[in-house]
Amino acid sequence: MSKVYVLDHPLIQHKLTLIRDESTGSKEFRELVEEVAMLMAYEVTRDFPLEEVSIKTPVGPAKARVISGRKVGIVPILRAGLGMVSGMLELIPTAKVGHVGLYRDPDTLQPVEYYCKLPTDVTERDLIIIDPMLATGGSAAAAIQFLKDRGVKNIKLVCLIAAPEGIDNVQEQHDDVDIYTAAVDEKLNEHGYIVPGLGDAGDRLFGTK
Ligand SMILES: O=P(O)(O)OC[C@H]1O[C@H](OP(=O)(O)OP(=O)(O)O)[C@H](O)[C@@H]1O
Ligand SMILES: O=c1cc[nH]c(=O)[nH]1
Ligand SMILES: [Mg+2]
Repeated sequence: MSKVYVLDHPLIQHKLTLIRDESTGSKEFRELVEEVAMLMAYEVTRDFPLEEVSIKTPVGPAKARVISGRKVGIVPILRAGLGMVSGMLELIPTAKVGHVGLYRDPDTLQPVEYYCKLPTDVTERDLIIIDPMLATGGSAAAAIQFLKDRGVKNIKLVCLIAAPEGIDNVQEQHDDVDIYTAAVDEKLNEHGYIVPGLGDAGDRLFGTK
């Protein structure tokens, strides 16, 4: 069974509260999502292996550690996942970025695919899928399947807020994918929105609506 990591660092929780607040406008919302994504990147990379190298400090030779040849891909689910890309890249600057376009049909709540562009060496990379909202889990599960169909093996899912229903759905379909989230909320409402959540992440990021 995959693991669910709830990242309860005070900075993440404080910023998430500001993100949730309905009085937070698009500019501040975007900045905060970027900042939280950067803080989450710190936690998501915690299991990256280190290797020892020889360097010279101004004082003399030293054995020191560096991250060991890890190739990473960051895959935002369009649109809202875009808001987390720059924060992730701040801490993992050598990562390549792939894009998967999915929107959730408002009536059926089923994910509809409309775009895909991945790095050519995607199968050699550990992928981090990012999307602020894990609601029914349909979009995330579809994106994971999409990447597995292309031969990707090692995938993590990072979101800001998860509903219990979404976690269960992803774990049922993909029990090899660990989930990192800043919060697990109470439930979904009748429109498939996370309660209390933050509203529509894409609309709040991009000022649509
Ligand atoms: O877990 P699910 O029930 O699939 O819902 C979550 C999805 O819904 C939102 O995207 P949306 O469809 O609103 O597209 P957008 O990012 O373009 O606004 C969100 O960013 C997720 O991708
Ligand atoms: O609460 C939700 C659910 C899906 N998508 C969002 O943007 N917000
Ligand atoms: Mg949306």
